[in-house]
Amino acid sequence: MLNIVLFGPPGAGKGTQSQKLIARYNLVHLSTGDLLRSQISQGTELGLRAKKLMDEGLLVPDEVVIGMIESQLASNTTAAGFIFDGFPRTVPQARSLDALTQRYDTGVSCMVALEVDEEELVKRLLERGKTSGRPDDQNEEKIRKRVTVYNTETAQVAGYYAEQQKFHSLNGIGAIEDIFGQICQIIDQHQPATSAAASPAAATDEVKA
Ligand SMILES: Nc1ncnc2c1ncn2[C@@H]1O[C@H](COP(=O)(O)OP(=O)(O)O)[C@@H](O)[C@H]1O
Ligand SMILES: [Mg+2]
Repeated sequence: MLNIVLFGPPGAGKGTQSQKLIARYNLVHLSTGDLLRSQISQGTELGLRAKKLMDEGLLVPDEVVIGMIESQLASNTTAAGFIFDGFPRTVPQARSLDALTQRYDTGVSCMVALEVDEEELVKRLLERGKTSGRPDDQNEEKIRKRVTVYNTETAQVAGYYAEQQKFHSLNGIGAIEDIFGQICQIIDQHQPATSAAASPAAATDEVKA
């Protein structure tokens, strides 16, 4: 299995790259932000609690997002692997993700972090806010608050994966296709030989060879 953690501040391009990666590697995309927004639109109790925090640019409690990931993993047991987007955001979440993925497989394959400076993030998110309908994208102050929360609470998750030699970072400013190519190069170094057939491109290469 290929379990990829896609990391980076809000607006770094995680969602954009995830869409391309799920097609290339046949993975299931698990975005805790999307899962929470779906709870909000369904008007569940969890959604109501989460909305208050998300609107303020704050993190939702660890046990809530860990529980959502746990149930998603349990309901996708035949998947070739997962892209975790927006999760883990704290070290306790990272520890839980190890434990959860190890139930099914060998754990997290690697983390890829997209680096983008704050001014570019603000610019992108204000632009996304024009069409996303996301309340947390609507004003600059909230956006900067989320970047600060990322820098203070989330950035240390990178250290957790660096200790395990699973951390990679790249410049998230540039053409979407170029960034995608660089992410694929990193993933291919971590891809177990036995699951290479899960990738359509790799399968084609094998046939040619
Ligand atoms: N490489 C890029 N260059 C310019 N804009 C980008 C790039 N990648 C993503 N974007 C845009 O930036 C915004 C945030 O991207 P998104 O994928 O939603 O980020 P995240 O999921 O990390 O918050 C979107 O409006 C997206 O279209
Ligand atoms: Mg996103």
